[in-house]
Amino acid sequence: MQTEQETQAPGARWRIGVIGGSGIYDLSVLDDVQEIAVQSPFGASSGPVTLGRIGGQEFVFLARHGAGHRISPEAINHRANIDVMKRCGVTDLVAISAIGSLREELAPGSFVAVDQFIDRTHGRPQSFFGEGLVAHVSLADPVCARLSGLLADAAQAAGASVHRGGCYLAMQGPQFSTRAESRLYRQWGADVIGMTAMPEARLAREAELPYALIGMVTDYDAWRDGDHVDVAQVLSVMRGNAATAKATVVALAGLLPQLRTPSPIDRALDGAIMTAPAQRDPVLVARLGAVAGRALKA
Ligand SMILES: CSC[C@H]1O[C@H](OP(=O)(O)O)[C@H](O)[C@@H]1O
Ligand SMILES: Nc1ncnc2[nH]cnc12
Repeated sequence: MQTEQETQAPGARWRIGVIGGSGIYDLSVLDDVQEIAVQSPFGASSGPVTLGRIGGQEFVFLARHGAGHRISPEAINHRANIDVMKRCGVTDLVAISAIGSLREELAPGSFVAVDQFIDRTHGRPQSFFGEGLVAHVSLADPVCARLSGLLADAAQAAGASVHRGGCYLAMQGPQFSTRAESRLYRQWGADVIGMTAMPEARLAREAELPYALIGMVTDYDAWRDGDHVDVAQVLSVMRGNAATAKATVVALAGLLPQLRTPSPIDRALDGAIMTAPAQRDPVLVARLGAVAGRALKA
């Protein structure tokens, strides 16, 4: 598999990036695997990436919390992770996460194809851009509907009970929510809760990567009388779900159309960069080579 900043031509092949969350530290369903460390100007990513195939379909896997789950949610270097995916020539990004449920009908064991976010995280670098190169992308629809639909179909084919659509409340962590917070988030219209999808989803959009998140419900968070979540509960549900999550990736490989038609998200930076070419910081422009090279050259 070729890597490092290939440009995606219309009608070209898919190369699916998979970011695995709690309980998903490898993608044992991949063939012809090769583990490589990819350097990023944004610092250390969560770890090496695994390149591999399922049939003729190429995948690039990264464990979000690192091998052995050593990186806490607030310390994940999402910028490096997304930058590395771009450097590996990823065209579309699938995120897999453990989530808490804020709705009775989203029972532990079920999967949710998330389509919206409320971001309560803080102190995490939220953008690739900044002083010397300012950009404002649209995040109105933060998830790629095409990829999310395929992912939901794949999860269903893998035997999961799938809810299509749901609003993910990204909390800071690493502690779980208080009961008051959990009840407040329900009033805000959030359906599920986790600690990692933000700023991951924001950065994927800035990097012009169509993004979809499949969440595996592990618990009812803390809004139900007497209930509260703990790690033992999350892990016990995840042990049951990890095989289904991996089977979802296998099913996705079989569901992807042979040729990838362009997505509007491939050009999310068109018209978004505000800074006049003469005023751009050359150091930042160079750092953004993989993430925004297409738009900066245009
Ligand atoms: C182990 S429970 C809390 C932990 O699980 C989720 O992580 P991920 O989204 O990477 O699966 C949640 O966001 C917390 O980081
Ligand atoms: N209830 C919860 N809150 C935050 N992150 C989670 N991950 C799994 N369950 C969670």
